[in-house]
Amino acid sequence: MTEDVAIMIKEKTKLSAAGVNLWFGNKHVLKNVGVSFSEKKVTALIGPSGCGKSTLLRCFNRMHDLAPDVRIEGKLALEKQDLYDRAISVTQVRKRIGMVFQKANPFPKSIYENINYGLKINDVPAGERQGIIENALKESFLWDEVKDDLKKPATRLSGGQQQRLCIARTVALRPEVILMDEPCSALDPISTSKVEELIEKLREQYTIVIVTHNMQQAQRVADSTIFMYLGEVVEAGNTSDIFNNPQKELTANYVRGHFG
Ligand SMILES: Nc1ncnc2c1ncn2[C@@H]1O[C@H](COP(=O)(O)OP(=O)(O)OP(=O)(O)O)[C@@H](O)[C@H]1O
Repeated sequence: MTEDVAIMIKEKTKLSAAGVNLWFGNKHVLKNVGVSFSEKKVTALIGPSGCGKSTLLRCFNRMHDLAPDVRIEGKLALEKQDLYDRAISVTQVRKRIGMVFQKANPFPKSIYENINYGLKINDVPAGERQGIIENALKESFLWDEVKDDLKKPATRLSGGQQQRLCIARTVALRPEVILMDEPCSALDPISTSKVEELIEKLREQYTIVIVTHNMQQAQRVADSTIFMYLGEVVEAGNTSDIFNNPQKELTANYVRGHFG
């Protein structure tokens, strides 16, 4: 593709936050956060521990709804859909916006049931489930390792396989967005590279937001990067600019490892 054509194709915003403030009790954790995530791109959220990355990520699939002491202001949207509109249920939000956590959290059930469960509660007809489960395992690069053993308890898989199963469970529901909260932090380097390879493949179909402390990982997997500090967005841009040519001194100090 020539450069001119590339410039003409404008990226579409899939997910966004505007003027978002969040308090846990009196503690002001997100401060006027405005971010947007482009469709079918990978965006990394980086910043020192406690700056609010996970809190922001969790806002997008309504993970704070049941917490007693949380107040959220501002707008979070999936395209034009306000994610906090009364007309949309948490289940509907989570079907469209899936989430993968730091520690793989398979249900204490078989590999098959781990994926089947989400399909059941989302009313996917029984006759379609087997094919969807097989596809999800293939899409998550796990099929070859588990195809003869689908009845095995998921908890007997290795940590890396469990994480890929959790990704399979998420993609089985065909979400539009996948949120990943430090998905590799508990994994060894080989499992990490498998998950990164998988992200590389998933980006063709999904909008992905990944929280990571691993600066090399952000540079390997993310098209764009957002740097947060003390609950605020300091700088957002394409990943190579954030790492090689940051506009703010704070960003430069963080990506060069001077703090964090
Ligand atoms: N449920 C909660 N109740 C009270 N405070 C909370 C709660 N969850 C998070 N916090 C606080 O909110 C701030 C942001 O936390 P958050 O987990 O979002 O940061 P983070 O950038 O993801 O950190 P890390 O990289 O260490 O995971 C922290 O000060 C944390 O202590």
